[in-house]
Amino acid sequence: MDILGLFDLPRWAATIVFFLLTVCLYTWYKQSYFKRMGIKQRKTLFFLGDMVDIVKKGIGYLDLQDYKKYGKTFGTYTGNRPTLVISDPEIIKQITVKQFDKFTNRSQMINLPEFWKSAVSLAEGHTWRNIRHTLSPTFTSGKMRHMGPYLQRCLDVFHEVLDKKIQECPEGFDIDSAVRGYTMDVICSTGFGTEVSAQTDPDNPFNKHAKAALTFNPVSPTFLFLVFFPDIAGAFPKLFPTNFVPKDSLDFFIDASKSFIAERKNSSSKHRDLLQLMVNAQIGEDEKTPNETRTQGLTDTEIIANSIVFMLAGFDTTASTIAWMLYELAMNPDAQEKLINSIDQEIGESKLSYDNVFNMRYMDMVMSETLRVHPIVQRINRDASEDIEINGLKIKKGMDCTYCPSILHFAEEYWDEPNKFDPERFSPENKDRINEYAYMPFGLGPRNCIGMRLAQLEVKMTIISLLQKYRIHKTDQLQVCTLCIVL
Ligand code: HEM
Repeated sequence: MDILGLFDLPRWAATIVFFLLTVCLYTWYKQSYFKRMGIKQRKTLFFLGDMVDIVKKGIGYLDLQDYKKYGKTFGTYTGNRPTLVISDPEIIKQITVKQFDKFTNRSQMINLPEFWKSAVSLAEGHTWRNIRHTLSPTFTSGKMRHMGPYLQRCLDVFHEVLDKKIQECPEGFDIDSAVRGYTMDVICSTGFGTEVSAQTDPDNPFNKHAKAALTFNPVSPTFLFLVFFPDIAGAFPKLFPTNFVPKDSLDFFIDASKSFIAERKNSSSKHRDLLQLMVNAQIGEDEKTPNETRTQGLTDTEIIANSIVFMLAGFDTTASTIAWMLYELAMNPDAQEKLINSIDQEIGESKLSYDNVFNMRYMDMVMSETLRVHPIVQRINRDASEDIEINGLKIKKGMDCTYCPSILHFAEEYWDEPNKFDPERFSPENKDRINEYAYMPFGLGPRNCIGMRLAQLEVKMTIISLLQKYRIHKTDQLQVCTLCIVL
């Protein structure tokens, strides 16, 4: 092929050159989006965006560094997909609370298969409102009061598991895997009234499949296509569906949920858990009216999708929080001693209950500070449903608006000595000084964490019960690894 009379290229080579030029132009155009909007943007690798830096440095570290460099608002790209990172509490308040009707949905980087759109964490618009409205009563303080005995049963087994480990390895052991088995038992027991023995069986399929489901593969071809060519993938969602849970793990959880539901329908005992609430709200798939008018009721698919989401969301988050709190108590013996003293004074040998656990002020301070320095979810996002301007910031329809606990929990503007673990920040005298839109371990506004109360009860009850019997020490083999959760 003759190119402008300058040189001759074989047709196949010309096609490749043309394709590469088009990809470069497309990338250049996509990755200059924020520049065109007059917003500072992170320096990223051409085509790859910030993907390499995220893998190398960790998303939390990267976001905090760029906040220091670029200020409260900057843009970044995952591949060619833009994300607007917002760290101004006033704008975050508008997005999460005041103008929530324009930011109801989470922005999805992947093309969700239909099944997942029935899960509360991933559902959109009216479907989300209906599901959230139906499920919320599970987590009222009244319902939580009934969870104590279920939790206590799991805790008794947890103590047995720990006693055995202490006997086998008196010089120290990795507590992380024991905690994960324990939190899986807790969510299956409190949510579904089912004992799955995840703590006592090291090869338990619930743990194995939950781990597989939560391990995201960033180099899967469909995901890469989605981030590099978001416009093409977005225009043909059925051609590029992303199953973020491997098929065998998804099948396992679908079968487990179906058997929980069938068992419950045949049971004559009275239950007040999440599963019962969903079963009571069940409607037939054919009764599913258009989303706009439905305000109650869950179809079979919705019950199954939500059962799976609760198992996954309720297990890793609480396990990580317990593990981080044990770490901080080992690293801060004064805080551990103070917590032990307040447990002795306020609870002593009494049975643990929702009321005595939630009334423990110092426990609450330690948990709040642990989640400040170790926010489990590092990025939280909302999708703009229309063009909008907030405090001078122009946001385009469809923009992924992200706010980051990993930035705001460490910003010197809002916290003195942010790297120091100091539960006193959350004391009744100091608490009023905290900017409520600069602290968000459970997210903010109507779409915050639905399981927050259960998580608080579980984590506090576990730590109190452990400190009633054990002391936590750091060993020479201590290994700390961080995980990254983005919602
Ligand atoms: C310490 C433990 C936990 C932490 C730190 C945590 C954190 C979060 C965060 C940051 C969000 C996003 C909120 C937002 O977008 O504003 C979230 C959402 C959610 N969490 Fe949790 N979570 C925890 C435990 C749990 C538990 C135990 C459950 C279930 C029993 C749960 C179920 C959910 C669900 C279903 C959503 C999505 C809510 C919606 O979209 O309406 N979480 N969580």
